[in-house]
Amino acid sequence: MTRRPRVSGFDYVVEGLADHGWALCHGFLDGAEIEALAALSRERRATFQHAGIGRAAGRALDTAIRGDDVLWLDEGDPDAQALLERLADLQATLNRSLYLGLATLECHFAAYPAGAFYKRHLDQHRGQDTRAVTVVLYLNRDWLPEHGGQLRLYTEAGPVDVQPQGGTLVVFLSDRFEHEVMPANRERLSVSGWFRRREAAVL
Ligand SMILES: O=C(O)CCC(=O)C(=O)O
Ligand SMILES: [Fe+2]
Repeated sequence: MTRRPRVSGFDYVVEGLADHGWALCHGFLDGAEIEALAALSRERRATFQHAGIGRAAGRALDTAIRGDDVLWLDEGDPDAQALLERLADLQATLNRSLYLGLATLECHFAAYPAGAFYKRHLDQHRGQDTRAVTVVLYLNRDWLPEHGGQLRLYTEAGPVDVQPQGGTLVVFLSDRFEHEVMPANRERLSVSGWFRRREAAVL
């Protein structure tokens, strides 16, 4: 039996991705770091834009599919360095352990007002983009099941509900799992990110 090389802190993520394509990491950042990110998200909340699903879709249609507001993060953002460094560690680990060839990261804050949801979807439009791995980090402290807002991941073994509890990171292969965000009865804060492979060369 061959053993995978030991990886720092992300063993479960590597194993989960290798074995079934998705994984959870509790305590991806420590409590103080999560609080600081939640505070940053709230501080910038007024500059979030309603998330669109495509250029042709009007706002009413958008809201019937997804109701979150987003703010893209700049990789040089000095206030998000703890997050970005930890994600860079994860990227390096996945490349080293699973040869995923992840080249870039794009990520945004998301805020789902009470009642908002995101209908079942796939993050990668098959064959059309290079999103390889989705990551979502939750920022609400003290999230309870009765608040709703679960991420429902449609796995081969059936749906799995992830509680959007502050500090939890969910990681999954972008082209493999449809998923949806269930409505919550309180504001739900997160950071969503996508690791991309390099664009395929145009032949
Ligand atoms: O916030 C989540 O749990 C998932 C968000 C999502 O599916 C997305 O932004 O594509
Ligand atoms: Fe998604």
